Amino acid sequence: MRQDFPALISGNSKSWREKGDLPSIGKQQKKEGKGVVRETSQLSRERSQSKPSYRDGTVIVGDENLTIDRLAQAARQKTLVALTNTPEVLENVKASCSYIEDAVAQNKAIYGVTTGFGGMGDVTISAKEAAELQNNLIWFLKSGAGKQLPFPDVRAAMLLRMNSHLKGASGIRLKLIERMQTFLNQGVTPHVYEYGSIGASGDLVPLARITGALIGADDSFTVDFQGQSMPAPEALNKLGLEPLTLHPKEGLAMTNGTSVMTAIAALCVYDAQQMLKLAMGTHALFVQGLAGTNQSFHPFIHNLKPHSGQKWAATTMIDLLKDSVLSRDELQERQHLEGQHLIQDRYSLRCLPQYLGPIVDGLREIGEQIEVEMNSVTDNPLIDVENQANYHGGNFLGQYVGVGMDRLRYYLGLLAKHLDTQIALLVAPEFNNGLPPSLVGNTKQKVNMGLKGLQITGNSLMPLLTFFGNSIADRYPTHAEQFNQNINSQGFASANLARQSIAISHQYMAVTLMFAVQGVDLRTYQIVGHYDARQCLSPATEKLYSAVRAVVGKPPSTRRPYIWNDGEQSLDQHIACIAADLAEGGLIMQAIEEMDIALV
Ligand SMILES: N[C@@H](Cc1cccc(F)c1)C(=O)O
Repeated sequence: MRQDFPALISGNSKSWREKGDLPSIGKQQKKEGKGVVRETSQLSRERSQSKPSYRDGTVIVGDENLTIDRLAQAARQKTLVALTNTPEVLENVKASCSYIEDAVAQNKAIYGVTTGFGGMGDVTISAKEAAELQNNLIWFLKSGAGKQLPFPDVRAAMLLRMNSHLKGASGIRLKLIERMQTFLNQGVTPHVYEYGSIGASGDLVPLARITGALIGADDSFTVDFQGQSMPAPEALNKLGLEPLTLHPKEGLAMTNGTSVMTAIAALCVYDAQQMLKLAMGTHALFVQGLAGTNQSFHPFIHNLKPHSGQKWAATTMIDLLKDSVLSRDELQERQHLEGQHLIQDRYSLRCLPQYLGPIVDGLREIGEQIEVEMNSVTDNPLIDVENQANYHGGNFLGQYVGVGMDRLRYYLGLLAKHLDTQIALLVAPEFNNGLPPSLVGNTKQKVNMGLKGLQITGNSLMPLLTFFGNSIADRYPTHAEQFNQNINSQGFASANLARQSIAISHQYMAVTLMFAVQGVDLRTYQIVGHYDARQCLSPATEKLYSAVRAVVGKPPSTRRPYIWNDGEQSLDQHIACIAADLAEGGLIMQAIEEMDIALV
């Protein structure tokens, strides 16, 4: 996989995803809420004098809370990353290292610094052995399995590890934190296995892989260097960096944490939020394809059951359907009963806000929890520099990630189940308010079967998504390393499953969008006598419709719907094009952004 990286300190962080549209400070404020609003006042003045500016899109680590959006930018779009230069932050990091140095010199008992690890925490380690203990850690944890994690996940993990260490409670040198920054900015990504973490003592095994690469422990630690695989020591040499040996506590500080699972989870939350918006846009196309009503989304109804997700879904649908010629505008109470359809729609349309509400609220809650995890210190023991103390605990247990990703996958399954019901209505003349069976385009040709195969493909994907909704955080307690880790979160596995679920969802959404586009074309013909749905769709959904048409390379036409005869296109190729566009945030996701569907 070849990835292009900006030259170091070039200030040019544009990428294929940003398309030159870096967030202005105004946009940043809107997205990141209260914490960043401070930017406008005194803080921004200070920053413009002494700190790298947000204006060039650089992600500054160590000052404010990192958001999921910013993490996704840095991980996927290779936005430059800079360390804060706030003196107190940097001094705390140094002070935590001094604390460890003094403790080792005084033979003070601190877990994992002057003792063995985990279940061997009763073994005393002398000052002379303290550094060896850390470097050895990287070796006994070098035990992952399977394929490699995607590079954006590893990049996000390094950024989160930096963020955790900059809280100054870990006893790790700035030099190592800066090395992660260099790796990120230079497009050097350690190879990390997809299996090997139980999410208990954090992601020990995956983080050991990152650590070994950062210090150039050995040629068996490998990296991707801007698209080229090579041993880590060779990469360091190319960067003009020396191999390092770890100081006391540093191996533990690097490996004992939730950063990898949280990174994967954060990117999944980002994608799931996008998926939710896309599902809303697709449902709005379905309502129009089925000639549904907007009356069921009336605020009167939802104010009487005012769950925030439900209310949001209802008002969003009203906005998305505004000025459509295809759906029935019945907000003013009147009903258009022309003997063609039921007086009220079937549940998948009528109860849409009630069904989606818990998913909307649930995804929001997961996002909030993942952002807390992203901005936490997740190693052990933790150093309280101010009071010159250290505490033994377990912030590395990734239960919020494990449970959160279980829920996220469950919600993706629920989203798919709902979309599938709309497809089922659309293809059946008994339920589709007058459209041809299986949405056949050219009905004059008898040997023309329409979207049957496409529906079967959709039906093969949807159950997978609901299956992926099964939980893993509740499986098998594990008894790792002499029962020290006798409870675990499975957060890493849960996040990895969520990533797979997102990938299947992209395929499934591709199928769904193809149905939606064909449905509105055929409805347009039924209402106005031609097939160019752009003239009849609500302005909001016209954007989504046109983007799909552009991605499959079939511009709208008055003469023919999207699919006319069976043999004129390869549906598998259309699925692949749309799914790829969704995965890389291409035209369709840009259309969704333009539709301005703001999540609650
Ligand atoms: N640090 C973990 C346990 C641990 C860390 C690093 C390696 C290892 F085998 C075990 C704890 O606090 O109990």
